[in-house]
This record gives sequence, C-alpha cells and structure tokens, in this order.
Amino acid sequence: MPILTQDPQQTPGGALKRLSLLKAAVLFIATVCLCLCGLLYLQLEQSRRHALDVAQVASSNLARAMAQQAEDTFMKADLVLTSLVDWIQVDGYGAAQKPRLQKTFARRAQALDQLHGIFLFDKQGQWVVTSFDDLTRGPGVSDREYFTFHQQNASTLAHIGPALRSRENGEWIIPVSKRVNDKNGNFQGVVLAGIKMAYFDQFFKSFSIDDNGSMFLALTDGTLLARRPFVESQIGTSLAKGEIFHKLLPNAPAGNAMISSVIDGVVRLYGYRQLDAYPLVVSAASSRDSILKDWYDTAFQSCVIVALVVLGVGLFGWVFVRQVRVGVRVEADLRKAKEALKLIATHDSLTGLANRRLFEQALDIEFGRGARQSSSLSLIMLDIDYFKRYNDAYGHVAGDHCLAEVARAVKGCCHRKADLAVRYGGEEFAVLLPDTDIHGALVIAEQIRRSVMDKNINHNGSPTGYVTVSLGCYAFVPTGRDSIELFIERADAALYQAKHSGRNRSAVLSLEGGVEALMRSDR
Ligand SMILES: Nc1nc2c(ncn2[C@@H]2O[C@H](COP(=O)(O)OP(=O)(O)OP(=O)(O)O)[C@@H](O)[C@H]2O)c(=O)[nH]1
Repeated sequence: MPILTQDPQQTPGGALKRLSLLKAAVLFIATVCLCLCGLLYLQLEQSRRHALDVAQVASSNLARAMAQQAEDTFMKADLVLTSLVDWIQVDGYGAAQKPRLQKTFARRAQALDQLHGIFLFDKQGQWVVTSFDDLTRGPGVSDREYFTFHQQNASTLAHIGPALRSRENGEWIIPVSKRVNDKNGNFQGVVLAGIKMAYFDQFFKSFSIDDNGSMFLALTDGTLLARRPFVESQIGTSLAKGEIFHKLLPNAPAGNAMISSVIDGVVRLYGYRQLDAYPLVVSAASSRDSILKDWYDTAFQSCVIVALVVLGVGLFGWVFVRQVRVGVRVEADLRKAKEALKLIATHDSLTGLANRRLFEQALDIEFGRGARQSSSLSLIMLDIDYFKRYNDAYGHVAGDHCLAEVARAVKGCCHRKADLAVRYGGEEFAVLLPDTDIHGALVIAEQIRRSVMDKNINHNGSPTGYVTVSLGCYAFVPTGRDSIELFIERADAALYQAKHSGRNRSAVLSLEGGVEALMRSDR
C-alpha cells in the first residue's frame, strides 16, 4: 500500500508552475523587446512624418512665392505690351512713328529688369522696331512659334511661348507676345517682349534649397521654360508625362507630392502651383534624402540604442531562462534524491518490501478507512520454517538470497493495489489486506505458501527438503478504537499456531481468539 506524502513544491504542479514561469519570462522579454521596437517605430514614423510635413509646408510656400513672382513678371510685360499694341493699332508703325516707337520700346525695356527687349514684327515676320539701337537684319521670325500662333489665332490676349534663344544676341528668353491688328481686325504683326531666363535663374538662386532640390517654371502643357539647376539641354523639353502634369494638375491647381523626377529620376517632395492669370505652372522641390537626412541620422542612432537595449534585455532573459532551467534540473535531481531517500526510509533494502515504518503508517490509515467504510481488514503474518538451520547449512549470504526469493513470492501474491507486503523483521513477513475478510486472507495466505513451495528452494534442514513458510491470518472490521498491537498479536498468534501444528501451513484466528482452522500443506 503506497503512502503518498507529497511536498507541494515537488508535485508535477510545482514543475508546471516553473514551466509557466519560464514561459512567462520568455513572453515578458519578448513583449518588452517588441514594445521597444514598436515604440521606436512609432517615434521614428512620427518624426519622419513631421519632417515631411515641415518640408511640405516649405515647398508649398516656395511654390506660392514663385507663382507670385512669375505672375508679377509676366503681368508687367503684359501691361507694357498692351499699351504698346493699343498705341500701334491707333498710330500704325510707319516711318514717321518708328523713331518714337523705338525710344518708347527702349525706355520700357530699361524700366523692367526682367526684359531682354521689346520687338515689333510686321505681318511677314520682319523686324520693324526693337528696343535695341540697331535693327536686326535676317530672314525674320515667321518660323517662330509665337509668330505663327498670332498669325493663326485672332485672340488679342498675351501669349507665352516656349523658351528660345534671341536672334538679337543669343540670350535665352521666354517670349511674351501680342497680336497687332489693323482697324478691321486683320493680322498686322506681333509685338514681343522677351523675358530673360536669367531673371528667373537669379530669382530661383535667391532661395536656399538643397543640392538635389529643384525649381521650375513651365507652360501648362508641360513645356519647361526655366529650371534650377539650369541645364541648357533640358529647356523646352516636355514634362507632360510627369506625375504633376499627368495626374495632379488635372485634379488640383496646387498641391504637394513625393515623386520621382522625369528629368533626373531623383525622388523629391514637390510643391506645385498653377498661375491664375497665365498658363504657367511653378514648382519647388526638395529631395527626399535631404529632407530626411537629419531623420536618417536620428533613426540610425535610435536604432543602435534600441538594438543595444534589446540585446541587453535578450541577454538578461537568456541568462534568466538558463538559471530557471538549471533550477528546474536541480529541483528534479533533488526530487529524485528525496524520493530515493523516502524509498530507503520506508522500504527494506534486502527484499524491496515495505519496512515496519511504512507498515505502521499503512495500518494507521487502513484502521481509519476500515472504520469509516465498515470494511474488513486482514493481516497475514508469515515466517520461514527452520530458517536458522538454513543459515547454518548454507550461510548468511544464501540466507539473504532465500529471504529475497520468499519476498518475491509474497509480493507476487499481493494482487490489489492496496495490498501491502512488509518485511516485518528477520525472516518474518506481514501482508496487510484492506477490504478483505478472513476467507480472502486465507486464500492469499495459501497462495503465498504454495508460491514459496513452488520455488523449490533446497533446504536440507527442513523435513520437506525445501523452503516452506508458516502463515497466520487474522481479520476484523475496525471500530475506530482499535489497537494496532492487538491486531498484530492476533495474527502472530495464528502464526504461532501454524508453527506448532507442524509448519508449512496457514492458520486462522477466530474472532473469539481461538484457532479456527488449519490448512495443511498438500505437498
Ligand atoms: N540470512 C539472514 N538470516 C536472518 C536474517 N534475519 C534473521 N535471520 C535469521 O533467521 C533465523 C531465525 O531463527 P529462529 O527465530 O530460530 O526461527 P527458525 O529457525 O526459522 O525456526 P522456526 O521459525 O521455528 O521454523 C535466525 O538464525 C536469524 O539469524 C537476515 O536478514 N538474513
């Protein structure tokens, strides 16, 4: 009958608690690391957005300033052209008017910094009057876009054409022109104000943008008029397929977008704006790399710090988990050692059967159980016959072997889990049979007796020639006020009777205290 006395710390539940502590530790460390990474991500994402927002406001403001400047520049040229056209249409541009016109052209051109010059062309495209002293000679401008535009369009509004090189001095200019009509509205020529591209270049340079930033002025059809950085070969190229002209302008006349340039492929944050009064678009952009340069530096430093912290926490966690694992191992070893000690303390080392200490604990428990359940408790006391002679004949070592063999036979007849085989002392054994009446006890006693006989252990000192045992059985229903000593004494008395009746037999003690039955050996 196994006695379970468990230390709560050594139960499987304790091990489970350790295991869940380990899991909790791993979970906690993983959560801390994840939280750190999450916080870093949130913080970096927030600062990245902030940097982009600031850059967005800056590029919007820049685009607004550029739009204002471009509108002022072109409006002034437009006003000059309007007054000149009015004058020419009233007075004509005959030989008599030319000197006055030339002076007026020159004065107006000098008055506006942005103007390269003012030109009047007749309906064949030949120079009539210019703001320059010398009249240019040549094949004329009938091939120029602005000239053919006015030739073919009756509109008297100012026209801004693609940038071109002046045939006067080769300077890059943006042409602003107006149609000149006769009294009947027929085409009579074109007045042109050339706006210096250098003027815009100077204006663009007055803003501080990063080395990879860009600013440009373009027609609404995407034709590039002026750009910083200035690359001559790019002037006149079309930006129509770029995202600003292709996608953004059709939806909103002003805005911001992070896009890759169609000109140089650099990713920039563009602020763009279409002018209200003229078919022009301005844009200012800072490269993404320069906007985020400080952010990249901060992000790198933060990542290094967080990586070090995560590493530290991970290392600490690893050490902690290792310690817990070592603790679990040590605890398991201790548990095994304690179990071994308990086994030593409660079992006989020679036979492996329960010792008297365990027997007494079991008796205590079974007396209580029997009383509670009103069930019969049986005890068999057995003793090897003529064992002294066996020792004398074969020696103590052989005697020990014999004892172990008999113990095996006894143990083999304890079929129920609650049955307890005990080495009571010397060559005497006891078998405690809970919930068993005297008949059952006698059956088991006989099984033990036969089992020992069946082992056929030679014993010259015994009349039978082999080792036999004598057994005494006693059974009663505990009442709760019973004496353990009396219980053992009665079984012992039955054993005494079996011995004195010739050995190799089982005896039963009746409830009245007398020996009721003797069962002889059948061999
Ligand atoms: N080898 C060995 N002998 C033991 C052990 N314990 C007790 N004995 C011996 O068992 C013998 C018991 O002898 P007795 O009490 O005279 O009984 P017996 O010779 O078996 O005679 P009956 O019981 O009357 O049949 C003694 O000689 C003890 O020394 C043990 O652990 N090992």
